Amino acid sequence: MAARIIYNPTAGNGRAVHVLESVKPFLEKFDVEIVETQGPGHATQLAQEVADIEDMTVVSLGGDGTHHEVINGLMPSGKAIFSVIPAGTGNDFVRMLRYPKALDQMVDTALRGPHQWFDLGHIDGQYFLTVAGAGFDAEVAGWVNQRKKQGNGTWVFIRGILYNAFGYRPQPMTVTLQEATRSQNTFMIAIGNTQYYAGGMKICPEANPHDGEFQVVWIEGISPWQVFPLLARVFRGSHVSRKVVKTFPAASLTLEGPKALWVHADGELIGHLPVTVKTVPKAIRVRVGSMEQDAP
Ligand SMILES: Nc1ncnc2c1ncn2[C@@H]1O[C@H](COP(=O)(O)OP(=O)(O)OP(=O)(O)O)[C@@H](O)[C@H]1O
Repeated sequence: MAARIIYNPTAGNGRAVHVLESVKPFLEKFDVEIVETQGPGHATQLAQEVADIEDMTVVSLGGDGTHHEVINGLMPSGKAIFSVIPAGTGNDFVRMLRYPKALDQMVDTALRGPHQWFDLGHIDGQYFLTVAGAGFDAEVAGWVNQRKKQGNGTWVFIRGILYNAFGYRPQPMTVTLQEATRSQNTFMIAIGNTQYYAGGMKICPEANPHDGEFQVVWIEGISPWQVFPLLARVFRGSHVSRKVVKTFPAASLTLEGPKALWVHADGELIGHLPVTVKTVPKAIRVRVGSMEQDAP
């Protein structure tokens, strides 16, 4: 069994460098090649090079942006098994994998844990692992990604939210689902293959990457003062019980709105509206900590 670790030294504002040093002693017993990304997009190319090798494990050592690039190198026909060593800012995909906390066991799981088929999303020619969407959260993603990230986890995203909440104006958006069309003034819309984004926000609490569907969470136009109480609920996933929040399952949908609005996927800005988003059921094999189907 062989593995390629695709390592983004800039992930987590440079934290990945320390993560790599910490895991190196545990890698010695494996047949592992470590390759370093040279810039944005390079992880896709490095993944493509080994995508067709049966039973090759391709480990993304970085954050969700690096994972996004790696899976886009493995898809659509890659045979390799995907896994991650989290070293980013948000690290939201790994929350779905039930990895052990101890570093040695985590590395072991990433390299030879059981594997399970995961659905992916497909949007505008790209695949995504976690959540895609448009509106306020895409604005925040752009703000966060443009600045040098300071600190890890949720805090940097909270700063982005605080900074953008008062300037952002809700926008008209239209969703088409199985030929039914609905429009409303929209704060944001999140299309979840998995539950979490922005460093632990449970935006799509019913999303399950094994059920062939997204959970769509559509938040109507709200005032800046309504943003913060709603945000407090997103950490627990209880925002979905509020009247301003609609949720529904969808395997495919089209999202339209002002063409200037950004769309994000896995927290990376990928283009503008309109977009068609589709699930790709059982698209990729991923190493997991255990074979349970439920989210942690
Ligand atoms: N060698 C490199 N130099 C500069 N940027 C790079 C390099 N390799 C990859 N990148 C870019 O780094 C960006 C950030 O990586 P990543 O998203 O993995 O980390 P993060 O933003 O800290 O974590 P998260 O997405 O979990 O919040 C990606 O958009 C990727 O294109």
